[in-house]
Amino acid sequence: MQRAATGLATHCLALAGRAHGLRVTLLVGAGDNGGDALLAGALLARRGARVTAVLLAPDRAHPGGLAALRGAGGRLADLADAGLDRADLVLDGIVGIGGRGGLRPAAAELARAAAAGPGLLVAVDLPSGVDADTGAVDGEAFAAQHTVTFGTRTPGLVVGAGRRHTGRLHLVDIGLGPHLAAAATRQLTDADAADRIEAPSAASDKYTQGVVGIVAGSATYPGAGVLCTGAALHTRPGLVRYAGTAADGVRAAWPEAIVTAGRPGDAGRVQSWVVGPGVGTDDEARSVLAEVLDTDLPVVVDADALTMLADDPDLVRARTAPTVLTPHDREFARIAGDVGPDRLAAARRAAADLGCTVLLKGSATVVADADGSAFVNGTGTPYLATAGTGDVLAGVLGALLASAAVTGLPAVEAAAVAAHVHGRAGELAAARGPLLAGDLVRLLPETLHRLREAPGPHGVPAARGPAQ
Ligand SMILES: NC(=O)C1=CN([C@@H]2O[C@H](COP(=O)(O)OP(=O)(O)OC[C@H]3O[C@@H](n4cnc5c(N)ncnc54)[C@H](O)[C@@H]3O)[C@@H](O)[C@H]2O)[C@@H](O)CC1
Ligand SMILES: [K+]
Repeated sequence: MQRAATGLATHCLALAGRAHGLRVTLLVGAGDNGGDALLAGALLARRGARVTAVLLAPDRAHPGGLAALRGAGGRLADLADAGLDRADLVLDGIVGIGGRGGLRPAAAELARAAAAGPGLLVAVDLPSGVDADTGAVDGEAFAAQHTVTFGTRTPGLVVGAGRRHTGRLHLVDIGLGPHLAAAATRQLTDADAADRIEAPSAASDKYTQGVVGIVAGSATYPGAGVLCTGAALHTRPGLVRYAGTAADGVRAAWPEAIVTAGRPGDAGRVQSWVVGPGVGTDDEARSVLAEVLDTDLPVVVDADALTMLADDPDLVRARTAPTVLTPHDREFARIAGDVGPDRLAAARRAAADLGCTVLLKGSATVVADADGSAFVNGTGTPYLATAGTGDVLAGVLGALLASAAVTGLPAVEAAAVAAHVHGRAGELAAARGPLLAGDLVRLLPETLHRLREAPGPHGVPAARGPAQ
């Protein structure tokens, strides 16, 4: 706890720029979250800050934290006298990962009063009122500008409504170590992603890296076919096949691809399929979707294919090979009902019901498998909300699934890696301003290179680290 409080106080000093004369108000609940706020407040008081604490439950406030604050010259006050109308900094220690349900009335009143004042709003570990596991907010929550969290990025900080209440996230290492790996919901690091993308070796040929087949775009709208095929080529350039009515456009854009204007069955041997972006929903498209889902190969079902699937979800339930659905919220609703506030639970529910992997797109994409294992994506930028970026994600994922057929990587991990890579490519493209989907395609090789150079758990680039 002392380590958490020291890290918290250090971040507060950095954010405020000074301690001397700083007016700090602590909002203190009855648990250890309040204890962290009190201990950090004591450290700030020792550096010359004027610290006032409001206790939600005076008899149950953390005794050690209380003694430390008193010893450092901090004072206690009730809400009316807490100085929220002139505080420079407010620390939200109302409730952390031990919170259950929406904020109780007295706690909600504190959060509201803090938001109405001028102070910088800093949440301790987790904005109070946000569900740590799901990011759901039932009623009110502390609207943090910064959150200083301990040990691990709790899913609630990066997904759903929780993401909007978290502000800028700062991580304090408190030496939890394996805690993260053991969590049911994981978030990949760059090194984790790089570990799961096998680079070609001297023994590789164009077939052994995984061959992906793309069914995307149409004669009138070839763009989706061009983007999806380009993304697959730039992720795993071993061999990419294309089958569909955008054949001319795809051939012109990517002479490296093997292209047929025929049906998937005419494309030649592949190890995974991507079906859906820009294919439309007419009878021909429906029959192509049925043909692809009838294979015993991994399939990414995206965009128009999701709309068609909503009419006959049994097409996926009947499959034994991995299937990954990549809906945004409206596509998800057509297949599995409203997403609702708990995005992870929604993705898990749909995955279990359909016996597949669900990659639910959003500002924080979540990926869930039928067995309940799940990932929250930690990369990306709002600039990714633009036409064609979904086609790129589908192409990256198809390519990774094809290589997974060779490496044995589970589909749920391939999907999590694809989301991570896609987000990093978006960040790279957006570094120079608004991005186009085609920028992502061009930047994929540089993105993959940077992931391989990222420090792994042993401090060396992941690609050169010891085998996991
Ligand atoms: N678990 C760990 O490894 C560590 C925990 N630490 C801190 O400990 C916190 C967790 O502490 P606790 O387990 O004591 O739990 P919390 O302090 O998060 O919450 C429990 C208290 O909040 C009240 N409460 C619960 N739901 C509420 C609601 N909806 N509205 C208002 N009040 C509510 C409960 O009555 C209880 O008194 C973490 O968030 C973090 O700040 C850190 O000190 C570092 C290490
Ligand atoms: K909190």
